[in-house]
Amino acid sequence: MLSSKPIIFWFRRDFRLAEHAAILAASQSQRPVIPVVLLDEVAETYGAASKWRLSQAIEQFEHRLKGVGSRLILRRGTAAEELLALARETGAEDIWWTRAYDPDAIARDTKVKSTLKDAGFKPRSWPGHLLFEPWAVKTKQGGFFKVYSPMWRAVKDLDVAPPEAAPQQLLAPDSWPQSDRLQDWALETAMHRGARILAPHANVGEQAANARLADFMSARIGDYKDRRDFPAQNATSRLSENLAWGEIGPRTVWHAGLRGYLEGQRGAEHFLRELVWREFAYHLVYHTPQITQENWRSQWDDFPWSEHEDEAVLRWKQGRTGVPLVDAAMREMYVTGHMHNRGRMIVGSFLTKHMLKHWRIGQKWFEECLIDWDPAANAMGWQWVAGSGPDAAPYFRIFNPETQAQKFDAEQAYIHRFLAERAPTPGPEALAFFDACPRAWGLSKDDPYPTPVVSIGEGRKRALAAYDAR
Ligand SMILES: Cc1cc2nc3c(=O)[nH]c(=O)nc-3n(C[C@H](O)[C@H](O)[C@H](O)COP(=O)(O)OP(=O)(O)OC[C@H]3O[C@@H](n4cnc5c(N)ncnc54)[C@H](O)[C@@H]3O)c2cc1C
Repeated sequence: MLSSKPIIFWFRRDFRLAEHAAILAASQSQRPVIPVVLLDEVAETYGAASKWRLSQAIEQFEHRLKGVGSRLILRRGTAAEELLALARETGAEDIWWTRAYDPDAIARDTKVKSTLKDAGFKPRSWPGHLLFEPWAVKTKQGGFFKVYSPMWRAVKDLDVAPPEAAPQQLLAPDSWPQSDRLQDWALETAMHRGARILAPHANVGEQAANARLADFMSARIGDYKDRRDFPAQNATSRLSENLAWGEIGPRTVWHAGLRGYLEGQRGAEHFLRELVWREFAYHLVYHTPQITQENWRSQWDDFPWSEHEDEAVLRWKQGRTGVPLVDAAMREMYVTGHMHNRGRMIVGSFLTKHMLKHWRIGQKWFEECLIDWDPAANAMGWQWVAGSGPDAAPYFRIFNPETQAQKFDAEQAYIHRFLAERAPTPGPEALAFFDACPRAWGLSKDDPYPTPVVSIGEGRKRALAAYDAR
């Protein structure tokens, strides 16, 4: 006889109902489904922006679930213990979730799986966060890809299953278990004053994510390749935020890009390539989890990167290095929770090369401030910039932030938008930085703009000397 016991579905970074094979299967099983989110040992370590963004994702998802006759149960504690308690309380046998691939999440999930199995329950993890499972794409020698281009060639013509429709209904259990209240988790508190400033820049929930994709496909995909490097332009999809929280699935985005490609949209292939960079990052983090902590290439272990968080690092975090493009990008992150990809490369290069600071400082600060923080893309991005990662930019290729500004922000539109001290008439976003940043920094728009923490020429020379002396 088919079971009528409820299925517990543990949502983590998959806050959607469409393109969700597991939740569709749960719905089709005709059994009650208990959706749950945990503030567990991994979520507790998230940076301030991620915690705030998680609260937004949960709030929207609660509405989404209501629309299909369901609810969201919130519990706080160690994942294995909470799920075990919930399973016992509700009489559920099956506990399902969508797989994660970074080392912290894997360690947690492994513990959850063994605890539940040992207690006689049936835990099951499902695919859903990626286009291709990390073990499904292999080099000719049977290993994983350590270089991006061959990976792109290996996957670009593979079939990607079309996204599943969302279930129309999730059967409710006879009685709902007790749930925490989201506001009691106070996930926004770590953001201090920043949350209010950042909120209008976030695009939260499944519906908003799909609208964002539709807008990108109708207005920007054609010119994507030509315009994507110019930070003042609204030329990229901004879907990283939604992909990071699973408010849209990667197959939905892939198929939209593919349709664009088949319709002859010029930028579509490049967009698909970027989605494969995301896959590349995840495959790397899965196969070489040390990428999140250590130099991916151990020959960098003796490089004289300083991990000392001195005044210069503080100025980098504050967007007060005295180098306008670097500072504009750092402030963009503070005000919007996002930073343009070119900005990420430039501030990363400046920190690890001109300032000779360890990439881990930057990685950690991005983790604190980005609403699209993603454990795989962030680790790979930092190691790429620093030169210590797989398929990385060579260390000796040092971004010159002045020539980058001439090339990619010739009219200084981006600098003026975010850097009040350099704007003829500072706009709302430039001014918002002074409200968003911690009071303890004591910054005011009337402060004089500082001289550079290191001169572009000196910093470059010092970085190259350190590289030559390795
Ligand atoms: C130092 C550094 C740190 C980064 N940290 C993160 C991070 O925490 N989270 C994150 O999602 N991305 C990160 N990236 C990658 C990239 O900057 C962002 O994905 C991109 O800026 C997101 O904007 P978008 O959605 O408009 O991208 P689009 O240009 O529209 O690209 C579409 C999608 O492709 C993926 N993508 C694009 N570029 C990359 C890339 N270089 N690596 C991996 N995936 C990519 C993203 O999912 C993105 O949403 C980092 C890059 C660097 C250099």
